[in-house]
Amino acid sequence: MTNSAVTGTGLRVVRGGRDVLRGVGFAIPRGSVTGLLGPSGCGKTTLMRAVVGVQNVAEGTVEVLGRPAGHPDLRARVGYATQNPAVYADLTVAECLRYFAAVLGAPAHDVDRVLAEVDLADRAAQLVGSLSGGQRGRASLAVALLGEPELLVLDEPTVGLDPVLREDLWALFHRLAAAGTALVVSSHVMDEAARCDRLLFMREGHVLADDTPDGLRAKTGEQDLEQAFLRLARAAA
Ligand SMILES: Nc1ncnc2c1ncn2[C@@H]1O[C@H](COP(=O)(O)OP(=O)(O)OP(=O)(O)O)[C@@H](O)[C@H]1O
Repeated sequence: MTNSAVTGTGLRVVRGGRDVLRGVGFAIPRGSVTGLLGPSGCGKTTLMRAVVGVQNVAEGTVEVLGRPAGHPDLRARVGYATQNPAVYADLTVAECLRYFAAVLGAPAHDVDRVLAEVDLADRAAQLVGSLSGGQRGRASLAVALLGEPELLVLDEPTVGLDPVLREDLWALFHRLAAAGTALVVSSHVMDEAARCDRLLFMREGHVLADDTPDGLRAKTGEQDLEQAFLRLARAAA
């Protein structure tokens, strides 16, 4: 079995008549947290959509857990939390999670586990519509964790969270990775880069680098990963 949960090859995506992914190649290993970093609009969400199989692709391939992205066998094996929380405002948090657990074929007791993991156990009986933005984001993350998927694709999961919660979520991501899960986590905040095991640096539809934080420091001679990104971006310009 290959160590890559995801392999993208020559991936080109056109949106709104423009090339937004320009023939990118990348790998997302199992058992680690891969950070997808780059400025707003560089194509992070589009790449994630291609990985979960909801994006029309003009050229190239994406293989996920040994199947083409979007294959029906992958439905319960891949968790995806979109940037906009995908939860029902008129259900309570617990009702919403029980609904998605049933859809995914996850055991009902999984609801308590994921609520504890995102620190929302005390909100189980509250209507989703009355949660704060950050709490709603965590409820959406809890949905993605149901059924213990082998691959987790998380689009900006820490946006709007206070430092304590951000710390807790990164600890959760690393616990899941240690148990073998492949995680890909997008952010446009460079200070999250150092928390990742691997980094995919993106800019204008290209992958500038696919390496470990230390590998990128060595390659660029910059200790600070934001500076490393800027150096790579300038070299590519
Ligand atoms: N539905 C769409 N129709 C046309 N163009 C789109 C659509 N969605 C995104 N785009 C364009 O595709 C490009 C990549 O967008 P994408 O959402 O992948 O970027 P991103 O890196 O995730 O940005 P952000 O960090 O702001 O979320 C952008 O130029 C965007 O304007």
